[in-house]
Formats: sequence, structure tokens, C-alpha cells
Amino acid sequence: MTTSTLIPAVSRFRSFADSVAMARNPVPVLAKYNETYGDTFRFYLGGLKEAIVTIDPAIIQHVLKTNAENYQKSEIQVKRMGHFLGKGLLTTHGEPWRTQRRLIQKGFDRKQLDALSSIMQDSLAESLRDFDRQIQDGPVDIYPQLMKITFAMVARSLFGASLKDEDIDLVSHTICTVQEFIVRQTLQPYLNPWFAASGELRRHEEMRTRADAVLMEYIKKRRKEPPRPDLLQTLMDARYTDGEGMPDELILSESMQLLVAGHETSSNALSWLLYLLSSRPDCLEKVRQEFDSVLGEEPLSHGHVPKFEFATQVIQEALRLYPPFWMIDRMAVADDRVGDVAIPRGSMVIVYVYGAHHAPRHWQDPEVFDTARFVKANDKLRTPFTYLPFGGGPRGCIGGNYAMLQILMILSDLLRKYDFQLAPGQTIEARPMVILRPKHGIRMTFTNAVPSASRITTLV
Ligand code: HEM
Repeated sequence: MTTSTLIPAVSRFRSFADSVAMARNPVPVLAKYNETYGDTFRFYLGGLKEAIVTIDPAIIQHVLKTNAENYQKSEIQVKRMGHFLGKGLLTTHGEPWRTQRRLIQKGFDRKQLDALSSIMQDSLAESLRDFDRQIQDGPVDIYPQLMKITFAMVARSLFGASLKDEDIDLVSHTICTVQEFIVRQTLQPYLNPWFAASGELRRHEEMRTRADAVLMEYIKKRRKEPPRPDLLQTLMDARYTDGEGMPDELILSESMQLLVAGHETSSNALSWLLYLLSSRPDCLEKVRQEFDSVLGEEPLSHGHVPKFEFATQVIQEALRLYPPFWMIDRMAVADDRVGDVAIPRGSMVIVYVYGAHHAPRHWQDPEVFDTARFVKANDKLRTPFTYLPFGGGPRGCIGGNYAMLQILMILSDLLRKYDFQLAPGQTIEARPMVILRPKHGIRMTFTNAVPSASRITTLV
């Protein structure tokens, strides 16, 4: 098999002509291709690298699950991310990945999430003191604020409550800067020789080395300290079948990869969630009531999560409209076929998550925020592999349960403390980078919440 002739193709010329628009915002370009070429088509990324893009649930299921062995993480993750992040869950495949995944999974089981709940709460309380100061002077862009809150929470869940603020800031800044650089390397590959010649590549490598050194200090220190209930401890206590533990360098790169995968995703989901709730006072009130009735005055912990039926639906719908990972990329290891679609060896396959979540064929009025889509009774009606905020198959998100706990925890505290409103006169627009970010931020005004007993409620 040498060509995938059954898949319609966007010409190399058209792909190149669209590459600047694509770098600016791929969503309208891909929507136009979907309209013209159907659910699955080929195009040239940056006018250079051929990729198959799909929103077809049968192909998505095949690639992510049924024949997942044949679809490794693509070059973007393995080569470009691996260059900066070393080896770890995000950048390996095959047996080394399977072994690591099995060990790291323990860090996200129910017992561990119970234990992490209080570290997360303490981190949140500290972050909210700072947040409270920021909101006093008028509207704030919630995106960087929430990123700060979630990053500190994930970082402390990993490295423990004693992680210093200045170290959190340094690592967070490094990850954001390096991630943006990787996106530029990927979307405009023709600039790579320039990045190397101009010293830009080296500057980013040096940043990463500095952040590594800071985190390695914590690992070395922990080796001499008593055990703690955090993820670093899980990584240190993990044992391979031969009884050996993970070397410090691997603990460092796995931790860095968990920070990369976990820091911007939840803050992103929360930003879009608050944005959506700001125009739906009915849903907002219903979520508040649910928090009040489940929690009373208690802080939220992992044991409460299954009780938040409506809040979970609201989060699920926000993740449908604005999936933080708007696409998932893979590389075919060998020639393959799904029905009559041929996928040649070496093809890059892009599972276009945003497209699947907005396809009118699978979602009635897909642009409308409608929590009823996620009422339990409707679960069975949904076509599998049309809803993929956490991916799917063996490489689906390892931190999904942690993320739900984190989002609920932050949302419950914010909603119980504050009323909030979208600041007038702004354009809210999504910009797909690695993550689906709000292009111009989302500015909101926060005021102290009216106590729950005195709220007048109209529930849906
Ligand atoms: C709303 C929040 C989150 C969303 C939407 C999300 C989404 C995803 C998706 C779609 C994937 C699959 C990527 C692929 O197949 O290539 C993934 C993988 C992953 N996620 Fe998450 N994630 C979230 C939060 C987190 C958190 C909080 C952590 C860790 C603290 C985390 C750690 C990971 C890791 C390590 C992987 C790679 C797993 C592997 O390849 O075995 N994620 N995530």
C-alpha cells in the first residue's frame, strides 16, 4: 500500500496557502475542509507534512483503541516534546510506556486521590488569598489567574506542600514558554533552521535545564526525608518487577511531563466553564445549590465527587464545547485499513476532537450549551468516540479523575465565595494552540457572594 487514494485530499498548494490562516486559528480552516471533503481528509501541515484528519468515530475508535498498538504518539510529541521533556508518559511508547503507565497509575487511584485532597485544598486556600487581592482592583483575566491556581495545585500534589512559590513560578514560566516554542516549531516547520541559527532553540533548552535543576533539588532532598502523601512519593515508592525503583532522572522527567499535561488543561476547562456559566444564571444557581446541599460548610474532597450530578454535567458540556486538547495526533507504524479507508505506514493521523464535539451529525444544535446531553439516561444514546475530552483507549488521560476533583474543588470554592460577571466590551474567542485557549483572555468582575439563604432562585 503506497497511497491512501480513498481519502480525499486538500492539495499541497491549498494547504500551503492556508498555512498562515491555520497558524492563526485552525478551527475555521478545518471546518471548511470538513464541509468540502467530509469527515476524513488528507492535508499538508504547514504545506509540508502530510496528515490525515478525521472526525469519523469508527476511525477514531480504531486508531485510539482497537488497533492502538499501530498508532504511536506522533513526531510532535515524541521528537519535539521529547527534546525538551525527556522520556516519560507523554513521549514514549511500547513496553517502556506500558511499564511506566502501570506504575504511575497508582498515583491517581481512589486512595491516593483521597490522600491528595487535603494538599489540594491547602494549596487552593493559599492561592485564593492572592486571587482575592487581585480581584479588588476591578476586572481580571481569569485565564492566567486560574492557571496560577491549578499549576500550584498540581505542583504541590506532585512535590508536596513545601514547594516554594518562587520555584512554582519559575517552573510554570518555563513550561509555558517552552510549550509555545514547540507549537511554533510544529505549525511553521520551515522556521526550524532559523530557530537553531538564531540561538532561540538554545535559549529554550537552557530554560529547561534551569527548571530541571530546581526540581531535582526537591527529589534529592525527599530521598533523605520521611514519606509524604504526594505523587513524588508514589513515584519514589514504585517498583519494577525486578524490585528496582525509578532513577531520579526518570522521576524528574515523569514529574515534568505530569506538570505539562496537567497544568493548563484544568485551568482551561475552568475558564471556559466560568465563561459559560456567566451567561447561564439558571445553571449557575443550580450548581451552587448542589454544592450547598452536598457540602454544607465542609471542604470538598474526593469522596464527595460522585454526589455532584449536575455540576458534573455542566463540566462535561463545557469540555464538549471547549475541549482543552482540541486534537490528538498519532503516527501509523504499519499499513492499516479501517473499512474502506487505507492508512499507509508513516501517516500522521489527527483525531480532530473539537470537530467531533461540534459535528451536527452527532450533536443536535452543537453550538448550544445544553447540560441535558449528559444526563445519565442519555449516555447510551451517544455514539461512542464522538466525545473525547480525555482522549480514549489505553493512552487516554491518566489524570482525568484528578482533573474532575480539581475542577469541582476550585469551582465550589469560587462559587461559594464570589458572584462574577463578564466584563463588558470584550471579544471572547478560542485559539487552538497545544490547548484551546481564549485568544484575548476572559475578563471578569468578582464580588463577594450573596449568602445562599438570601438568593432568589429560579431553577431549570
Ligand atoms: C480537564 C483536564 C484534562 C484534560 C481535558 C486532559 C486531556 C487529556 C487527553 C485528551 C489525553 C490524551 C492525549 C493523547 O491521546 O495523545 C491526556 C493524556 C494525559 N494526561 Fe490529561 N487531561 C486533563 C488533566 C490532566 C491532569 C490533571 C493530569 C496530571 C496531573 C494529566 C495527565 C495526563 C498524562 C500524563 C497523559 C498521557 C497519558 C499517556 O500517554 O499514557 N491530565 N489528557
